[in-house]
Amino acid sequence: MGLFDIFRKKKADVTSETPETTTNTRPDESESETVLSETDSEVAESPSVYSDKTEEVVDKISEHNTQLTETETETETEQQVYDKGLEKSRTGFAARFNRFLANFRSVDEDFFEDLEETLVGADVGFDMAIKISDELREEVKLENAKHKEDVRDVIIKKMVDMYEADGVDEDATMHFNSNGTTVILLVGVNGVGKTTTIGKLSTKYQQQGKSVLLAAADTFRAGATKQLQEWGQRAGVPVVSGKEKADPASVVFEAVAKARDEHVDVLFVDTAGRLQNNVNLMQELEKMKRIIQREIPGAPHEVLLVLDATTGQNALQQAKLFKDSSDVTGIVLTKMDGTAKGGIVFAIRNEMHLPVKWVGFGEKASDLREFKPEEFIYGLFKDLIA
Ligand SMILES: Nc1nc2c(ncn2[C@@H]2O[C@H](COP(=O)(O)OP(=O)(O)OP(=O)(O)O)[C@@H](O)[C@H]2O)c(=O)[nH]1
Repeated sequence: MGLFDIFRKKKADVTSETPETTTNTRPDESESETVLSETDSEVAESPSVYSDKTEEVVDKISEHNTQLTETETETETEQQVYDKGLEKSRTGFAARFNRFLANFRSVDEDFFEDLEETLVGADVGFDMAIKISDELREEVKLENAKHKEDVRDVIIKKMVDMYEADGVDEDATMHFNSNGTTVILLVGVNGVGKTTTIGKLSTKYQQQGKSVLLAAADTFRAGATKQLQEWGQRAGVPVVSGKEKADPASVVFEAVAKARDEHVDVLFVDTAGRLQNNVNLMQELEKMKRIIQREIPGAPHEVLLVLDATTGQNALQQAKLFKDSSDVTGIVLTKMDGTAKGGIVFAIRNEMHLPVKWVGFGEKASDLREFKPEEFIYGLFKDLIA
């Protein structure tokens, strides 16, 4: 059974459940649906203000639903966590898509142009949008589609199928050193969430009984070390740091030596997101890697590139920059809770061929989740699956 069929079954199962047995059913879910359909008609009438309005209303709905869910105390399933974290994206995607369908008359050139625009607007990426629309041109079912629902089903199925096919070779597992300290390097431009992600991951591994050490190798930004120390304190994890503007390589050297001597299980290295220029940034990362490799052969075991989902296509440019110059092993996609355009995962998979390993749904330690493609894509599309 393909992913799309699994989703249909999942949707049918959820729909057939009674409100009493569905733990995540909200009392006034119907209210938010009404808001969405009102938005769609507004949006359809005034295309020029479409994106502003969509973002505005999506914000309103998310805020409303967050207030409702904040009081929920029961243990959530992984799907419910994804559903909540992707609320803004899902609503935004559905609004864009419904507007596109509202204009549907026939499957002609305008149709494909509108579709491409809708997909690019949802951060799916230009290449992926063209690829989807090209494949759909060959789709007989679409040619024969008479109703909006049929069109919708064919497109969503195609996207799910393509996402599934693009990721067959992906290895999204975390790699650990079976014989000593595992070194995990976090890279990415400033403000994307590297320090926060280290805080979240160290809390997680610490809770699993692993010993953890942090290296504050971002000596460039004043305050970065302090922020890491705060996370270290919260998680009960020691931090190796240097003076402001100290050579980051010396901090790394000290941390690696300490980790090795004290048989620490996992060492996280926080790196600077900005230097005088990108060349310096990449050279510094290289230098750190050389030191780590020299002290612990085979390390770093992971180089995680952190990308801020709210920056859309900019995030893709960053991914290209880092992929070309450092051996990135996986992606952490942060701030998914803050974007109304969740399509970025399609672009990353299709253009970058790098596995997303973690996804951030908020600022708390528990808001970092292992990336689960099924839960993610279902969370994104479930309102559009019949
Ligand atoms: N909503 C939300 N906010 C996040 C998430 N991850 C990080 N943030 C916030 O993003 C902001 C920047 O995060 P940092 O961890 O300081 O980013 P950084 O990459 O270490 O930044 P530099 O040290 O400047 O390179 C902070 O306010 C975080 O709380 C997330 O998944 N969701």
